[in-house]
Amino acid sequence: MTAGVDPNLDGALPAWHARHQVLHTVQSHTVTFVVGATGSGKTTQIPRWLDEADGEHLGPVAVAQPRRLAAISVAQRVSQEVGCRLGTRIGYAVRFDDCSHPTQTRVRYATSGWLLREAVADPLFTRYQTLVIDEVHERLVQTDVLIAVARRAAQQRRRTSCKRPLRLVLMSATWDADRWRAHFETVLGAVGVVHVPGRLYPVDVLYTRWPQGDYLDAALNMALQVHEDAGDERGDILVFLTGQEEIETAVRLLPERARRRGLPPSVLYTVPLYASLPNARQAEALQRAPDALARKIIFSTNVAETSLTIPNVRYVVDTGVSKQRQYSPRTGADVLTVRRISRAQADQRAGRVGREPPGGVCIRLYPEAEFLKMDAYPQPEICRCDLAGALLDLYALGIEQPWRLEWLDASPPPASIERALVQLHQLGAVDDALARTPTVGVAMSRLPVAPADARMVLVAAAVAERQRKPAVLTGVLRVAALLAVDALSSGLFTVPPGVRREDAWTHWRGRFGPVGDGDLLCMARVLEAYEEQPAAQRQAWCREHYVQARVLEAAEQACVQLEAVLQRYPVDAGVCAALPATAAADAIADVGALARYCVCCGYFQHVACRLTPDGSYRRLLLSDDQHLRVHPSSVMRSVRPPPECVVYHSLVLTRRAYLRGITVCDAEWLKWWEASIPPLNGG
Ligand SMILES: Nc1ncnc2c1ncn2[C@@H]1O[C@H](COP(=O)(O)OP(=O)(O)OP(=O)(O)O)[C@@H](O)[C@H]1O
Repeated sequence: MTAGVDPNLDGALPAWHARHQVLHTVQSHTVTFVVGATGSGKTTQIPRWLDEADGEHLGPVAVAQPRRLAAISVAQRVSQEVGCRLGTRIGYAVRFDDCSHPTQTRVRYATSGWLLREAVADPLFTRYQTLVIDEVHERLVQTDVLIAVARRAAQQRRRTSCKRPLRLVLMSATWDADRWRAHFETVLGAVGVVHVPGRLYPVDVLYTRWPQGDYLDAALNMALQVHEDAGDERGDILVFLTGQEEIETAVRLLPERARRRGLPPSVLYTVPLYASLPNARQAEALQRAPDALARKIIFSTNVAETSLTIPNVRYVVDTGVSKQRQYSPRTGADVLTVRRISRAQADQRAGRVGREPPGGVCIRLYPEAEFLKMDAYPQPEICRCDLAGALLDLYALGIEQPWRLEWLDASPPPASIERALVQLHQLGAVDDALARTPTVGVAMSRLPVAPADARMVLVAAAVAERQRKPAVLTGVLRVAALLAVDALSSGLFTVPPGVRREDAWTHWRGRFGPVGDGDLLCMARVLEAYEEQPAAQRQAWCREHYVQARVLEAAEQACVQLEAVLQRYPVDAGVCAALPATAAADAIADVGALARYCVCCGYFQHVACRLTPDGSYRRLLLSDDQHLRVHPSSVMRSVRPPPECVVYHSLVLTRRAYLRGITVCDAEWLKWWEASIPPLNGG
């Protein structure tokens, strides 16, 4: 046993009994599938066994996780188990946060997105001997892309250097491994399959007798009922909801409802958990309640659905729904809708308990008959999302015509591929034949943001350099950072209870205005003002100005990381030459207008012109005549007259269609784009 290993765990986990089989199978196959119950020890144990194995070298090991919280918390756990400082032998790397050492780290937990970015410089993953891809059943777009890229890399490493083959290990508790066998066996030889038997502690799964009309209401009542029924028995409660707004509502409502039931609020400690929380806030949700006697209730999206062990959680309340993205290649809108989860996801949710003694209870807020009617597995995200970012990653990896890639068992819809290619081509990220990516595309792919944001940052870097105006780049980096942390949908501006909406708007306009340049630059000014505050006063400053500290905290971190990428890969003459937009900016002198111009250079595909004096817009580059309105959350919503021409970040479709994240655009810039957007020859 390695020094520092938790003596209670090593040998006690079900996976331990399969240790020799796992090592033997990985040593004798290029591809191994591991199937084992949730909590059995796959994620925390197998990677380090591989690294510690005698004989043939199976380390260093990279472990791809679908989500950053899981990558960070599992790495923390494993470093404690092996008794090393996090970031040395065991480390993690996620977007905007790399806590690993280039040579010392032997087991690196990373998001799939991070590994794909790393592969741009090292497409054969030569840094690793084994690549473990965890939670493959989730079918997130970056996991599917990573699987395809890793399969190619393993194939090439077999061909070129038999001494150092790349081993692939795919893992999940809930997947039909047999369905994927042939996909790997055609090119990588027989696939080894290991079933890890057993579960750690028992889990009782209970169903409601009837479907619940209002799942939020039902979840709140159930959490309180569980608390009351448990009495003095310890154990926290994890409740699965669908999104940030709903979770913040639940966190607010629960103490009120507890009071109505006669429960003192101090016995309950509620915490939110969702993707756009900064890393430190997500980690707080995993820590014990400050008052040891209080019961913690965590309201979470599906970020807590896989890989995580939240210490002391004994009860799961599963609403049976999650928010899922559905992209429309026709409108370019990415719509989030609440949908039924799959059986695999329901089992993963139940698997968040039974990981510590004495076991746990999962209460499904739906009848068993409904569970049986759910899809077996989630629909792959590549079939329902915007593919521009994924295709750009593949181009940057040197894969020509990446749409021809051999995907697992589901290919992206042709209309989505076509739309993504047009988008990348117009952004200058792929050549006219759609065969490969020029310098500017490679530079874009190095920035861990969406392609349009990467383009706007590159133009800003080039303009700032050419005109000697560094403030242009600083402002645009703030915009990119805010978009990367999802500040638009997370609601940077919030109207606190007791404040009139109109008063809040007047306050924002006065403090962060003038708002005439649009939402994105206004948000960047908020971030700038936040950064100027002394650390100890930031929370109070955010309360005073009705803005969300957690969004700004995350954006500040993201901004630092984006600056670091630009320092590592400065925008060189080759990139500038490929960005004719840089020279076209010579006619603009004002720093604010230049920043606006750079944002528009990223989002010119989203240009919309005013149709009516009261502010309805139509998109220019799409042949639809849908009337669009300015989103109610926009700082521009009461600007009169509304600007003639704007670019928007995203479309929000409810009963009406809204433009969100607006930047005001000058009409001359349009003429230039019309002349410079390249024609498409690639077929
Ligand atoms: N942070 C933690 N605190 C306490 N115990 C932990 C922690 N992380 C892991 N464990 C223990 O280690 C066990 C194995 O966890 P691991 O994540 O390796 O399981 P797994 O098989 O990968 O499950 P899943 O598929 O759900 O991720 C857990 O059941 C739990 O007992």
